[in-house]
Amino acid sequence: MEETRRVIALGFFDGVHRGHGALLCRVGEKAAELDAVPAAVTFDTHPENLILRSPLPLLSSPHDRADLMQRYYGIRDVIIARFDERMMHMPWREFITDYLVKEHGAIHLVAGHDFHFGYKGEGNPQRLRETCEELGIGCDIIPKVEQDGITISSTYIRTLVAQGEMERANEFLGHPHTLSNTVAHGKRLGSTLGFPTVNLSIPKGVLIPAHGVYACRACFSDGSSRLAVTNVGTRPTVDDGDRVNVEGFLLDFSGDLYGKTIRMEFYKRLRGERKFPSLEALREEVMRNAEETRAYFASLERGSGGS
Ligand SMILES: Cc1cc2nc3c(=O)[nH]c(=O)nc-3n(C[C@H](O)[C@H](O)[C@H](O)COP(=O)(O)O)c2cc1C
Ligand SMILES: Nc1ncnc2c1ncn2[C@@H]1O[C@H](COP(=O)(O)OP(=O)(O)OP(=O)(O)O)[C@@H](O)[C@H]1O
Repeated sequence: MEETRRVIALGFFDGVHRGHGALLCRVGEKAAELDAVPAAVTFDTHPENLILRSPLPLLSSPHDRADLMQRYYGIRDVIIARFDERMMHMPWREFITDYLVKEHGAIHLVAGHDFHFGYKGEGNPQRLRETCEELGIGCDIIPKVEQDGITISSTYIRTLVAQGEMERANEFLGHPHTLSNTVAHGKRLGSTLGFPTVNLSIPKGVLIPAHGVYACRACFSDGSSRLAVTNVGTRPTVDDGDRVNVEGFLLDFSGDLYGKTIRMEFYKRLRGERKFPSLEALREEVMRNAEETRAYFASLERGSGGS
């Protein structure tokens, strides 16, 4: 029997959008009230990936999902369950009684209006509520959160990110779309061209945003950050094959970041990726994009009263 008492949100939470946020805020309130640990259970593999056997590119890696839940909603324990054969075949009732209550010390559960769980998804909000009552633990079912008449969902936000509609995606997410990874070595051409870049590969299984150039913020693990202008794509000008890179030119920064972890926050797509007639033409365009990035963030600051 687990000793730690937890209030647990249930779901997959890809992208940690504002609908998920409604659940996670409730977890925070209840945990404070009950003096318990605010927690969430998510899975290492999207259930559809095992059931349909077709890979579904996700907004966030498991690491980014956990990080978003912690930073924006104060979730202390993000339990990343293995979605394996055992989990897939677990009857819905056992998921509550054995997995959540016995193994993870659940004293209160929070789920969304359409949450299905357990073998064949036979568990639903009503069954969850009734079982919690029987077990004497608390339960909240959160009604759906909408924006512009659209139910906020990871599926919808994935289509926005895939089309490069980053500002709209961020409105639905409630925070900037995020990719983080370790900085890898590039061809080292950037430094000679006058725009040194950090190269991040996209974690396996994570959705590639529409190819093109984005106004971004690059965040370091010590909490500091720099504006960045970032290309997502295959770099046709330098003929790099099919491999997709995420490559950011950090503004007002010098220093070595190889091997460090960076969180790239995407704000706005500035243009598509192009094949330039020369490296000089590419350099001039990148410099223009850097200025557009500064102007974009300056306008955001003015919009928020300069804070
Ligand atoms: C802001 C930005 C925009 C870029 N736009 C393009 C582009 O439109 N087409 C392209 O072929 N490469 C583009 N690149 C990639 C450059 O070709 C690449 O950064 C350069 O060759 C240096 O590569 P390295 O980091 O491997 O040294 C862009 C890079 C940055 C940082
Ligand atoms: N817009 C929303 N309003 C309220 N609750 C939500 C909303 N979207 C998801 N939830 C709840 O959050 C939890 C996690 O949901 P899930 O990870 O399936 O997200 P989703 O955005 O609905 O994903 P998908 O687009 O794949 O259906 C579930 O309990 C779900 O019911």
